[in-house]
Amino acid sequence: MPHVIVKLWPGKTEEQKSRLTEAIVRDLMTVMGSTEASISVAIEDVESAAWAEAVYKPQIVGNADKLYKKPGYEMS
Ligand SMILES: O=C(O)/C=C/C=C(\O)C(=O)O
Repeated sequence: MPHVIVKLWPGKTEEQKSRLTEAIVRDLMTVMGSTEASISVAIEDVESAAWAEAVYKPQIVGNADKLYKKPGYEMS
């Protein structure tokens, strides 16, 4: 039951979000063998000013052992 949450800065269009969702669903089906019905995807806008406290520190630094793609930036 894959559930994917994508966090982004605001400003993306609904078309971009829909296309990204379709690509995520397609790759989960191809790579993981998931059924379309088992997959859910959420996209959350996070203001850039809130990124360090809301995302970077708790979910990136705090989950470093679970990251399969580390960012190429650091924040304090
Ligand atoms: O390229 C950067 O410095 C940051 C990009 C961030 C986004 O595109 C995003 O979170 O949506």
